[in-house]
Amino acid sequence: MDSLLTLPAQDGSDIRILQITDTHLFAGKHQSLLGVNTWSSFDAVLDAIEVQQRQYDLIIATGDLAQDHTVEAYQHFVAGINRLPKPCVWLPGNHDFQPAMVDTLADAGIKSDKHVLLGDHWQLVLLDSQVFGVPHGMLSEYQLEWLHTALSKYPERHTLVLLHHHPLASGCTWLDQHSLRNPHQLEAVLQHFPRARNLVCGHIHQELDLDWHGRRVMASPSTCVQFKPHCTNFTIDTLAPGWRWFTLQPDGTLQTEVNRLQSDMFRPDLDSEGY
Ligand SMILES: Nc1ncnc2c1ncn2[C@@H]1O[C@@H]2COP(=O)(O)O[C@H]2[C@H]1O
Ligand SMILES: [Fe+2]
Repeated sequence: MDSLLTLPAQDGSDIRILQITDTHLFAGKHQSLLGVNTWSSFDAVLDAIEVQQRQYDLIIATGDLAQDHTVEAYQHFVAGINRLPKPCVWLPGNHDFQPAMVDTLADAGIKSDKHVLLGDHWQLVLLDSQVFGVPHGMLSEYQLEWLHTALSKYPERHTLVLLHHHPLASGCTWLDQHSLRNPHQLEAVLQHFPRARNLVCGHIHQELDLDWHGRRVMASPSTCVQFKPHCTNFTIDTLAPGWRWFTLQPDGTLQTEVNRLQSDMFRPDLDSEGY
């Protein structure tokens, strides 16, 4: 947890990051979540990213990488992500099984660092908000103290704080019961660090970009099934699988863009009532 990864800016001084989230892979490549084959949709997302030929420095994987707790599912994640030529860092989501996740990813050379210095001006901190066995999130005292310690070391750096669970209401009532339960404690740490202005989540399988106490919270589409914004009850969306790009500039400016597959070949089963 203390290890610190340092990456130079590859192309001038901007840092470019690719976010992949909520792949929900299974041991079997034929298996589906809500009617979407999650291995195939992940594979198609990777194909589309390769076609884009964009320059970037780092991949962030923001949890729910596996749906079924198996080593094989994490091996599929590794095989996919290793198609891309850049380092990847990750954090766990509510569905992940860390005993299988940690070793499988580390054995394949995927970095477990949770504090990343990017060029001369930026840093990432990756938090573990998982409460094993339940869908909602919580940051433990240990996580909160670690965050404070990490930010105290480099308070002058512009910072992306990454966690799986959304710390504010998303607008989907059914998903908001599964949000981060102690956002006030996260806010209490961040208020000491004015350059920790940007938070990035997964979990809600939809694009979101909102102000939270003067900070920016962004969430991103899953590489498999999408949830429809602003719904009271569980509702699947027909939008295609997606991913997100970030460009971080030396003065703290952040630019971001969500991309999705152009094809509609991953249509979910709209009659599903949950999982
Ligand atoms: N019908 C449902 N009602 C409420 N929560 C659900 C339903 N179906 C699934 N969920 C949970 O909501 C979570 C949202 O995203 P996750 O992929 O983390 O996992 C999901 C499930 O744990
Ligand atoms: Fe989740």
